[in-house]
Amino acid sequence: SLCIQVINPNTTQAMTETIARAAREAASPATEIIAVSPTQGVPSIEGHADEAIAALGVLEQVKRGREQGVHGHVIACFGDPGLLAARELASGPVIGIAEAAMHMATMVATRFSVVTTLPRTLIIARHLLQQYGFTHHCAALHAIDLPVLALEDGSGLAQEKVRSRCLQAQREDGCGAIVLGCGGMATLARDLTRELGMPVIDGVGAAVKIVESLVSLGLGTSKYGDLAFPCEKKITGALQHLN
Ligand SMILES: O=C(O)C[C@H]1NC(=O)NC1=O
Repeated sequence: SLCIQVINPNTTQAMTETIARAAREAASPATEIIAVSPTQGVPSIEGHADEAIAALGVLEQVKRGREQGVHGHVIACFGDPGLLAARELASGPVIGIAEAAMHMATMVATRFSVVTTLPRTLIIARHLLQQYGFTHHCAALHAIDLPVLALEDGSGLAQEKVRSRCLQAQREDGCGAIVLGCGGMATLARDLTRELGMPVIDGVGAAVKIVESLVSLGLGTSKYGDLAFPCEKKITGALQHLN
């Protein structure tokens, strides 16, 4: 049976558990989900510097997962931090939740909107739209203007803000689908899809299904060309665990 490593790139255990729930709900019965987060790093990822730090944790976990023999990896942060670097280290597929959700949104709607957390991270989503070729599929990008960890404070305020932002996007954007722009929003997708009567897509579940599909088709990360394993060299100092 399949084993998929789902990496929460931030170090907040409660969010790792939220992400794990969404991953296990989407996974097929025969698929084992191993949910992990970096041993060191940032408690939430809310900008470019946080992403740079988190990327090193992603590499550490992808290396560990490969050594444990997992069949594929999910990067469960909406910035897809370290995605191509992780693909160089990996044998199996490595799928980011932003690319997974965006790809699926383009298959069920002509245009989609994104709802994420802090306004300052919207540029990261814009960069991903450009990188993946989806700029013209995205009707609008929204932020609930709350920090990522508000999703784990138990008040329900962030969840209510996500819901009202999705309703506003549905009314105003001319979009046919909505992409949830944070790993911590993953468990909200099913209820919002039902309430709005339109696809509200969680990238964690989307990425798990894409990894399952790729592996079942015998497809792993291409090791031919620029995603081949990194050139041999000695990594020194505090990062030597990455050797
Ligand atoms: O950029 C964001 O708002 C979401 C992103 N940050 C994080 O710690 N996990 C995430 O999915």
